Amino acid sequence: MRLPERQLAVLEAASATDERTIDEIAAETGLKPETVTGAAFDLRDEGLLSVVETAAETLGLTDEGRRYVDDDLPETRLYRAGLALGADEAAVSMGRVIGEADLDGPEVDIALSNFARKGLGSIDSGELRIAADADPDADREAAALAALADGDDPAVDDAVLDQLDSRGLVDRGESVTRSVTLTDDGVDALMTGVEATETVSELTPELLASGEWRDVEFSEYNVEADAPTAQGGRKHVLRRTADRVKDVLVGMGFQEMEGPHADSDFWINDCLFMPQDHPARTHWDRFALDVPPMEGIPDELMARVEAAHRDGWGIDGDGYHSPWSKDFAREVALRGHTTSLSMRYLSGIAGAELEPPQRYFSVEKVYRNDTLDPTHLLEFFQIEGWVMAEDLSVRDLMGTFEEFYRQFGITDIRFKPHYNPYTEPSFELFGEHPETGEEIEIGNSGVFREEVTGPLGVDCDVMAWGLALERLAMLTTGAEDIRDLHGTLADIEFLRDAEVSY
Ligand SMILES: N[C@@H](Cc1ccccc1)C(=O)O
Repeated sequence: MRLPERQLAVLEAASATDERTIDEIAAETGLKPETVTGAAFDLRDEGLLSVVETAAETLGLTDEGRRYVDDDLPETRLYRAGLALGADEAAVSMGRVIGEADLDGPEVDIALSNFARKGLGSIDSGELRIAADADPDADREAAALAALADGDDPAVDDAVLDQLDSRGLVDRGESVTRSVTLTDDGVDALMTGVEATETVSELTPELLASGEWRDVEFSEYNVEADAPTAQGGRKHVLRRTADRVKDVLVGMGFQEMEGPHADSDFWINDCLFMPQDHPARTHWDRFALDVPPMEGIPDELMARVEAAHRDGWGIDGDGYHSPWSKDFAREVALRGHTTSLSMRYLSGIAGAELEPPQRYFSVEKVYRNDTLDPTHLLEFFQIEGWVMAEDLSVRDLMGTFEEFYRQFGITDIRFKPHYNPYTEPSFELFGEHPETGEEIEIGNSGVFREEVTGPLGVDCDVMAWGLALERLAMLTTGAEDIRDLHGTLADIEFLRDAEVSY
């Protein structure tokens, strides 16, 4: 009988009487465990070996769990700090105990909830007392963590392990151990003598060039063999969603716009008929930059925009009759929306084609002084776009969005009438979150007013929008918190596995 070299090595290392694990055979033969597994399965298929698999639970510490082995659990630190400040005698203010325990950020909440759960003491009206009979040295969670850190069996019941698991301090997994024994046929084969054939596992340029590939024996692929998971680098899910959005819009006939992140108020707001005393233009909402004013805004355009603000546009127009200054228009800030790019392109200064029909888009970052929460970040990506054509209607706007979102599997978007100083009519867009069922706002849109298009020199209709890329990604990935998508809270497993709809 002839067998490939590695199969022969495994066969010779196996025993008819004792079960040998893959790792033992790997150590004996000097082959990699995954190679041994592959060979063992091949030998099993040939009836020469039998393979038994036993599954076992594995338990390891997470980074956080390991930290608490070195530094004590946060609740224990809270307890010890309380003790040091005499909270076993009289209540001590929480602020002092937390300071003494040197807890900060999320550790404070972790300490408080577990302190109460474990009966280490009580908290009342901002004051902490520790329980006379509490003994953190007998803490079973801490003991289990320490045992795991030493590679020992934690020897605790499931309830404690469940608790550690729900606190994210241990990782539970499953491992499969495979052991092999020789079958009678395997023993017979060895007794009769097995010859090794040389097999080739990889087709090389040399084999091809020399023609040797015709004569060699190739080893077979074994897709069942266990192998370590290889985690390659990959593009971030948000970047991949942005790329997908660009593909979709290019497919719909749009061209891409580009322009400065730090721009003058003129392009960010004045062109959009946003009065200079609008609340969104105060320092509360805007990230102003301490840099020289922007040069190069065409004088005539500046004059037309100022006229629209002061007196309105067209025969029936009326302006704001509120203060307007060129100096403010030239001030530079981080753009709060990419509609600044639409203004630059529609004005002609960016060199865009302006003979209708035209379609332009960008997928770029914007900056807002918002409060961080599950649906808001201080910087996020906007999917900006506009279509210039004669006689556009609301149906065109809605149809464009339906078509766009359909490419992402979203077929139930909803529209709500809205107000923007620069569009009339205006619509907000909503989509339903796949996990929570909540309606979340995904965009804002409308048809630019004459006060916007007139001064820019555009005399046909322009419909436009700003959609939130992160919100789209929340709908397609099911992420419930925008901060789960990127930043420190984003889960590495999620980032490895999240798929972008195509
Ligand atoms: N600039 C708007 C989006 C928008 C763009 C163009 C027209 C209408 C709305 C926003 O940031 O919310």
